[in-house]
Amino acid sequence: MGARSSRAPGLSLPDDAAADPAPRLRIEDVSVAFTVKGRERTVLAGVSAEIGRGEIVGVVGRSGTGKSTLLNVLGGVLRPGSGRVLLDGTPFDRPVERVITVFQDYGQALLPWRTVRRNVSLGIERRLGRAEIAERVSRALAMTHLEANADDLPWQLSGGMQQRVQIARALVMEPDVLLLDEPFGALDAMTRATLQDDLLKLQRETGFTVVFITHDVDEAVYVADRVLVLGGSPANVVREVVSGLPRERDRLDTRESPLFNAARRALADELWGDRP
Ligand SMILES: Nc1ncnc2c1ncn2[C@@H]1O[C@H](COP(=O)(O)OP(=O)(O)OP(=O)(O)O)[C@@H](O)[C@H]1O
Repeated sequence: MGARSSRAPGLSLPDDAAADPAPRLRIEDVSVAFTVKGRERTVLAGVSAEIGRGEIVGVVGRSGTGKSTLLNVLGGVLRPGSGRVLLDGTPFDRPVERVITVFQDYGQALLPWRTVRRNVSLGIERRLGRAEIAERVSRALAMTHLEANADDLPWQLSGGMQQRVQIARALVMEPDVLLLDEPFGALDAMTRATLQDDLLKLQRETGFTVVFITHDVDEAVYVADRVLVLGGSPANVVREVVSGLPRERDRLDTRESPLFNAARRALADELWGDRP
């Protein structure tokens, strides 16, 4: 990949990520070009990366670099012009149940005429029996603290709760990989902080692999084990930063940690260092 890597000295990935070295997702030499008004523009050129089982990987980069494009390739909704993506060694180029994407526009993604419970059950209604649907929905609602709102309609909920419904809707599929495109970008700071901690807790409980896009460097370092920086035009992974923070993180202590600050600084330098 040719990316520079930053890792705090003497530290390694968390135990659970280090225990199984086989990558869950492998991105191999992925290139994507779009043609607009007859002109072709290459957005991603030869992107390669590996994402381990249970790893939480953040993706940052300036606006328009190609972060969502990369996530769409990972989600199987966009076929790359060349290269491929593999899940546990098997290439895929269409959406698969084990890899679920949560988008930022939660308000529009939820069906306004369906209750929270019936929004959450949407993805499994046609393929599972009643008892299993009910069980999985209850579990997903419990994990996202939405039990009390199961019979509400989406518009009766706050933005943070609506985003939790979206996450519950993904959890009900019991995915191996969760892809999140700026999941908390539109939320206020406190709700955002709560959902970041919820996501970390959910990952510990379920063990799924997470890839998320964010514009917020602090969020990238706080939530991720490793952050990939997309840069250049066409874009590639220009740097990866491993914070070395323990997986169980306390919000206040983490913010004062030298590991947090070193990783944050490395990302800020990469993103804005050459700006006048
Ligand atoms: N379907 C498409 N057709 C044509 N061009 C596209 C398409 N999707 C994305 N692009 C272009 O590809 C480039 C990368 O877009 P992308 O949305 O992946 O960037 P991003 O890094 O996610 O941006 P942002 O941070 O602003 O959300 C942009 O120039 C965008 O206009």
